[in-house]
Amino acid sequence: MSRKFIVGGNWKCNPASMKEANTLLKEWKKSLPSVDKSKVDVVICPPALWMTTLSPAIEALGMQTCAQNVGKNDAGAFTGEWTAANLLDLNIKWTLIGHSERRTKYGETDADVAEKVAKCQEIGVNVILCIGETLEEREGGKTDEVNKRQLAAVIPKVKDWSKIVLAYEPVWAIGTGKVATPEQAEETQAAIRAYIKGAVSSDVADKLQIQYGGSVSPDNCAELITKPNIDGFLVGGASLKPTFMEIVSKVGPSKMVDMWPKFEEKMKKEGLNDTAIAAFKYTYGVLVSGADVMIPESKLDPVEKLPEYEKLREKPDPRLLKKTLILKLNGGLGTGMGLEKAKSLLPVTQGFTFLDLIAKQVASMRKEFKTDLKFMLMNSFSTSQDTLEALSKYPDLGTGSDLEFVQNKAPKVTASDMSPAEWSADSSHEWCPPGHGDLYPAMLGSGTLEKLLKKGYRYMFVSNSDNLGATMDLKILTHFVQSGAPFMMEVAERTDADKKGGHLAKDKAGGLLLRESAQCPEEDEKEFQNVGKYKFFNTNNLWVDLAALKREFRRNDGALPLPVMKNGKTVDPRDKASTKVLQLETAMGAAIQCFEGASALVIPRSRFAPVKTTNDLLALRSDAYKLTEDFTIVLAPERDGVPPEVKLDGMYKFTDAMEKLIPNGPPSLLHCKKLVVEGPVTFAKDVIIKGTVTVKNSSGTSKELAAGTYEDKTVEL
Ligand SMILES: O=C(CO)COP(=O)(O)O
Repeated sequence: MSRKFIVGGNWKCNPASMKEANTLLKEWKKSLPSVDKSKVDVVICPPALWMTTLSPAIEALGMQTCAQNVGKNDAGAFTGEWTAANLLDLNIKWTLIGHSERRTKYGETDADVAEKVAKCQEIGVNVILCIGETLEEREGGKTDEVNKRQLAAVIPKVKDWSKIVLAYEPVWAIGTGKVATPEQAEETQAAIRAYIKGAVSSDVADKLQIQYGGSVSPDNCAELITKPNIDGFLVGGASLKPTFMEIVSKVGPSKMVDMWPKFEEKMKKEGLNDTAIAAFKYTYGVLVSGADVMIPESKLDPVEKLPEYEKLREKPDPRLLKKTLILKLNGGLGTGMGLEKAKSLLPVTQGFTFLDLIAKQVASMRKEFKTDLKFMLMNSFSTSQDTLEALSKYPDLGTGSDLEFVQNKAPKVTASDMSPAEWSADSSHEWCPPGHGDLYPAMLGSGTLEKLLKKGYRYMFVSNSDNLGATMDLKILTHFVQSGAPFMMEVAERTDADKKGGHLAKDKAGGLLLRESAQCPEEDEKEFQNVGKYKFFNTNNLWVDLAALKREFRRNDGALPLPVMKNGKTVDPRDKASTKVLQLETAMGAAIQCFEGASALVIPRSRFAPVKTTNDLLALRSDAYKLTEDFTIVLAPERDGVPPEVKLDGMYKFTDAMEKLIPNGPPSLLHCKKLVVEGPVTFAKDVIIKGTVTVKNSSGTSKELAAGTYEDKTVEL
């Protein structure tokens, strides 16, 4: 249900003069000439004496005037009061009722509040009803009880719920600068909505706008507004500043209201399930809220120490294997390496493709552990068919929905207006993969999670299909299970070569999280790349407790709140003149921040041998790596855990071009630190590279690097 946002500015007994109030309104006009009323309602509550004088200027901004209070009486001998009818008579259509300052400083009771609401209902004045608990009540665990009590007094008086807005304002957050966290506000407001659902009706609960109030500012509002049960704000101190308009504009362009129904319809028409829709709704909501996706240095602490693989002391427990699933992510196409099919169909070494090696690894693990280890793949629409065909020669691996589930697809978003992208020339271009963070909703939505849990599977080891170092390791599995962690990430130590990639860190509460380069503000880039400070990176080898995953889904209304990355592209990737779109993605490793008590383990580099480019592929095919008996690819012992760095000329980006570079097989890289190739070159048989070597040919026609040993030099051909 999409509700229109509503922002209130409660000036209280401020500013000191009407002149200042007028100046403030003029400042606002400079930054936002007019609020778009179709997207957001903005109500301003000046001191009562000024309401009528200021009203025209307020309305000229596309806002409405709201009283801060109203009497419970009709006209008569009530010195100092005014009636709901007086408000309407002056064309003031709104009033606050029950603000905590009225309750605590002027002794207003729940019964007074209820009577005032009744009067407004009778006359037809819109009410922003304020509720909320004190610090003492929160600390005593009474938050929900207090809110329910305050609401219960009013509910019988309400006949027309379309004239009621709630403002949840925790008293301890008002004017203190101590804002409720988005999670705290969301949890309480979800409980308020649930209560209304039970006490009134689902329909009323669905439509009721609930504002959050208490130290809202331009800095914290974007994150708060991403929460599904926060429909706007009641702002005090920050509404007395010119920057109040930043709050209005961060909330204002309610694309959720305008556009979401179109996305929902499109996804339903495409046959996507509710979980996929909920996941995309979350990511789209983050996009249009303008929430700050940056993680500045000030919000982080480095992770100093972590358990290390070599020091694990738990006694490996083979019984756990029966409850464990090995899952390989296999949704990627090899387009980046010039392949039009699943990347895992690329021959890696000795004629084996990734998939061959994976199948053989599983067979060898089953033999080693004498158990029928459960294995599955997450495919995408583009890889499913090819993969299943290629794996049909390994029938023991499983078939159909026992072997795979398929990743969802997400609509591309038109960059200019946030609408669903359209491309009638080829509608398949209107969709994109939602990133491997889709693992979780795809597992849930396909029914796989439930099926696995029912069959008694509890633990999952996930890795990318292009990482041939990621095999089932009983020592790690036992450590993970005995630690009781709901989620564990295998991390490796960052070297200089990894400094541009993301890193593990801790938030100020001590929870683990990942920071990717796109999430690092420019001024913190130096610290981001400081591998001595941020020592670990995510290998995407993850361990997940499936029962905890199910719990997390339930706690978050069916969509894990993962950080959202947006990639700017064109709708037809090959046509750079086609419509500009945004593709929204989440990453599976980022889920570490969703699980309380998640942990990480430092693993040796041997468990991390991904092939992302032809540079990696050339290194992997060389003698710097060995294919073990159990079909794992490991670095040769001479390498001391450090892979060689290969940097080929851009002309070797695709595998077929790379084959032409090494017609006689790869050079020996056993003792190579770094190999750079510039220009068209072929390697003769028996070339040995040691240390750092650059091979250059600027002639334009291919030249051969003759057999021999090359050590720490630049060779000009
Ligand atoms: O009381 C409030 C709005 O009604 C909140 O005040 P602050 O935003 O100053 O905390």
